Amino acid sequence: MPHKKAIHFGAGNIGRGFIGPLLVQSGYHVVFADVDAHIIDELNTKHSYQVHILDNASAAALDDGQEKKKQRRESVDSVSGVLTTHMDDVIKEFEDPAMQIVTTAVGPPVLAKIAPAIAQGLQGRRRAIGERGVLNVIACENMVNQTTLLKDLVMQHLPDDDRAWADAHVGWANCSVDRIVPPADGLDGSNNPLDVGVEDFYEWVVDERALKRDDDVHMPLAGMKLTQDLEGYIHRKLFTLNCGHAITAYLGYLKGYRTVDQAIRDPQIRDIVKGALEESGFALIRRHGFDEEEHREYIEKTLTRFENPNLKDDVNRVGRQPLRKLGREDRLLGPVYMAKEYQIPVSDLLRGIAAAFLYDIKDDPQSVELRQKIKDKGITKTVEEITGFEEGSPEHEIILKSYEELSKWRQPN
Ligand SMILES: NC(=O)c1ccc[n+]([C@@H]2O[C@H](COP(=O)([O-])OP(=O)(O)OC[C@H]3O[C@@H](n4cnc5c(N)ncnc54)[C@H](O)[C@@H]3O)[C@@H](O)[C@H]2O)c1
Ligand SMILES: O=P(O)(O)OC[C@@H](O)[C@@H](O)[C@H](O)[C@H](O)CO
Repeated sequence: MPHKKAIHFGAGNIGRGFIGPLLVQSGYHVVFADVDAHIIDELNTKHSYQVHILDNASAAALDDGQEKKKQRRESVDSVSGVLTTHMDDVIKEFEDPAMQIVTTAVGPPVLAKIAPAIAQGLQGRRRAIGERGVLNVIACENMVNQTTLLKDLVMQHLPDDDRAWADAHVGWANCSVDRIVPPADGLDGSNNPLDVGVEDFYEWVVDERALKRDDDVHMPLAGMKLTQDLEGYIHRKLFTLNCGHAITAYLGYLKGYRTVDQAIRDPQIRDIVKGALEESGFALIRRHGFDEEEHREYIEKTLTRFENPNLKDDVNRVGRQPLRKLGREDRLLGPVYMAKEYQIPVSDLLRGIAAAFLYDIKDDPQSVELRQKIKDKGITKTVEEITGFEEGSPEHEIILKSYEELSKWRQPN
């Protein structure tokens, strides 16, 4: 077993399909921490799984009826698991001097739930190894400053002296994390429930200034890029990939498409998504000084990634938790507010936002809450409350008008 260890909270799609493999490639033994007893059992029995790289097949190849599946596989060995409900096991991992990195991919709302476990782990580590070594925490969730949020949540569970110790010995680095990893479902030739299917593309960019270093800690890890200017990377990814993804999912849902690739091939949907990404692009270029041609290519590449038919990415995975996605700093309203600073028109982004208000999925609690709010308060007040755009403002008017128009797209269930 490698002498270096990492603990990753969340043995789900991005954990097993992206962060775990990069840590293993960098020479770490990865301990996955999760609430799912089945996955933890499998990890402790098999200690190995495969990542299936589901290459993109071009639209032209599909039209020609050519072979669309082109898969490559990578083995991920040296993995094990602990249940987050078994705190003694979690603490023991933190006490190990070989433990150097803590990563998460549990979903933003779950950070508050794992914070007490990380706090207890840090206390155990302080008792066990004192001033020796450093630990770096990198939360890999789709949001701005996710690790800062996790740090604040963890610190709330620590007394002053442990906080001071954590400030000295723990690095808390925000990051941007990008790889489309849908739930694995019917992967060719796989009989291991740990196997996962991913796109070939990935990007993991970490705030270099926040990392703690010593002689044993070597950064960047394999596949990781370090930057002194993280905000630009986070905004570019969240306001392009995730923005376009969410709009494709909400419009796709309205037209009755099951997957993202089906939805983005619909010319009406593609026009709105492309328009929205151009609008957010103008704002990003103004804010971060990106090169116009490079950003145009980034948008094109993003749309090509959505077209990957081998991922079979369900619109309801991508649309999940619409209230989170309608957060003021998140992928839909974030670019609108940024564009507003530079008087950039945003009618397609606002259409995408209108579609989010029509998303109606019974087993998504945030969708149910949103629809209930609309029922109780009416769409006018709900849009005002969630978006911050007052009734009568141009943004509010476009959202309401689009809401009416797009409601006609809705397919009967
Ligand atoms: N899948 C992607 O394409 C992708 C890409 C980039 C970033 N992300 C981000 O990664 C995060 C995870 O997404 P995902 O798609 O891997 O989700 P997922 O549902 O596949 O994985 C989440 C994992 O967290 C576990 N979990 C839930 N509650 C827990 C708890 N209290 N303690 C420990 N584990 C717990 C779940 O059992 C599950 O295994 C999200 O923030 C998402 O935005 C996802
Ligand atoms: O994970 P969410 O719910 O924030 O967003 C859904 C998808 O857009 C997201 O998971 C992407 O697949 C991912 O961000 C690609 O890097």
